[in-house]
Amino acid sequence: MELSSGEEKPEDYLFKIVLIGDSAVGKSNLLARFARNEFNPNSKSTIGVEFQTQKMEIKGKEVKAQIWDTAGQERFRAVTSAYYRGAVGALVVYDISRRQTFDSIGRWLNELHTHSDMNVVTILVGNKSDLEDAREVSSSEGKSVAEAQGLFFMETSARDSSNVTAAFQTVVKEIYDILTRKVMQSQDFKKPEPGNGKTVVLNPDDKQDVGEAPKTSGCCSS
Ligand SMILES: Nc1nc2c(ncn2[C@@H]2O[C@H](COP(=O)(O)OP(=O)(O)OP(=O)(O)O)[C@@H](O)[C@H]2O)c(=O)[nH]1
Repeated sequence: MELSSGEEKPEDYLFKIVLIGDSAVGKSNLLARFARNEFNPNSKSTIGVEFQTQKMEIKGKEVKAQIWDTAGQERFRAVTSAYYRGAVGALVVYDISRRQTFDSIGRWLNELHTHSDMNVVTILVGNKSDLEDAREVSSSEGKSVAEAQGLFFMETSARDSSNVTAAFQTVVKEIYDILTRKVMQSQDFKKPEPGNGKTVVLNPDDKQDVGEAPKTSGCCSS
């Protein structure tokens, strides 16, 4: 694939990112807060799969995050392999006020790594940080599990918006950095020819390596 100024937009990337974690940890509300700046205090369990596409600007380039959400509870979930297919990022969410949701993290990471690339960019998210009085998992516990597993870490609140955008941005920025590093490494610069100085030859497989998702948006059911 040859790219030169004005031909194609190499900055127009779409990254599939999955939300995982036990039921009622706040996955759907994190997505609603991030994509629509909404919060639903009475939200019901997700049935099947939902996804939203959100444009973001990373280092001056337009990047689209396609964020997938499914139920934490087995019986409401979508087909697991399809949910993870092509994912390049993941938010593994627990609820800081319910320790059992923190204890499930290992299981969610196993599932993620069984169904997607080991290199999927992952952030551990301790949600409901507004419930400080009911806290059952300390920040330092969250941080040390994340460090041990090589994950990013952040505590968020979908209710008061704290760190929600930052958590998604951390993942998208890291994916973008990996992608651009890979492209730079595999760049094969043509010998400068008169009038051809700006042309760069890219390996067409590079974008697929990091798992481009289909360029669609909307909602689907299981
Ligand atoms: N206090 C507080 N409540 C939250 C927060 N995020 C979500 N909730 C509440 O937690 C409950 C579950 O939220 P959901 O977003 O539906 O959780 P989920 O992880 O998508 O649940 P499943 O679809 O069953 O997997 C709802 O009552 C939300 O209002 C938060 O940051 N703080």
